[in-house]
Amino acid sequence: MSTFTVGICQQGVVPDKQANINKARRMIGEAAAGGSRLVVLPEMFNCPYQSDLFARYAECYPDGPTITMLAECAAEHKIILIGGSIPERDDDGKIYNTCFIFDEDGKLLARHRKTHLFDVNIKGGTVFQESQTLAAGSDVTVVKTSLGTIGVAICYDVRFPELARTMVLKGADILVYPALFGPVTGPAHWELLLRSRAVDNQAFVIGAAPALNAAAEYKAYGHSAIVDPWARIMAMADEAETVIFGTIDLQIVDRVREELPLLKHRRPELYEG
Ligand SMILES: NC(=O)CCC(=O)C(=O)O
Repeated sequence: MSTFTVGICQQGVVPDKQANINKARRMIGEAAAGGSRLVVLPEMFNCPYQSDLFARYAECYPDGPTITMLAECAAEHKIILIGGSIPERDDDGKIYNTCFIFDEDGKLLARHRKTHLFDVNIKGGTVFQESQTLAAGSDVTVVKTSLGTIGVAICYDVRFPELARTMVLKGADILVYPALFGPVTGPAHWELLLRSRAVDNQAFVIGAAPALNAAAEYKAYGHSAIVDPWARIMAMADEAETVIFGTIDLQIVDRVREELPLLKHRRPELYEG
């Protein structure tokens, strides 16, 4: 299908895990009721973004109330569901920041484990060390769906143009980033990064963020957005809880790539190393 509606659930996240799951279920329903065939949740939508909490909120596929809810919602609403991210515990005990992706029958299509961990110390601003408690994934995630080919990466992954380009060279026409920028880098870089990945790759870019919870230790910037392959912002939230919608028309990808064929003009022999 080349034209369809996407819905982003900009959900507020609270310390009560079950309340987060219930909220996600309601907002997915709202997105589906608004006509969305593709629905996207934010990064860490079942857990406050705090290193000391990830282990406590983690689930091990296929068990766990969050993963079960995602599969049920995808099947109930007949949608492709990009399930934001949650802390995922692997059999070896490592915890990943993982996005589970379900098809319209509630079958797992793929999972993306965040590949670049957010370890930063911005003076007077944001300090975070994901690697204290999380392990990094090592796969590029590109998934063929009934709606088109979608590349999925998580938040800080958006800062790596190489990853986006790799997803596009593997066939992605839509890049989806569940994310959680904060009040320092959000205003400075969030929109710029989403639009940059769109113009670099002539792809739709979807950034799904949580709503601001003023009581949270790490405060979300919000501003979920849908950007088209010409880097135009089609929809953008503010910081409040909401569902935003946009139309994805994959013919725009084809048209922009034909008119301005930069992917064909690449000189990879110059870029190695
Ligand atoms: N959760 C994250 O990866 C945060 C990334 C971020 O805020 C950034 O500026 O990059």
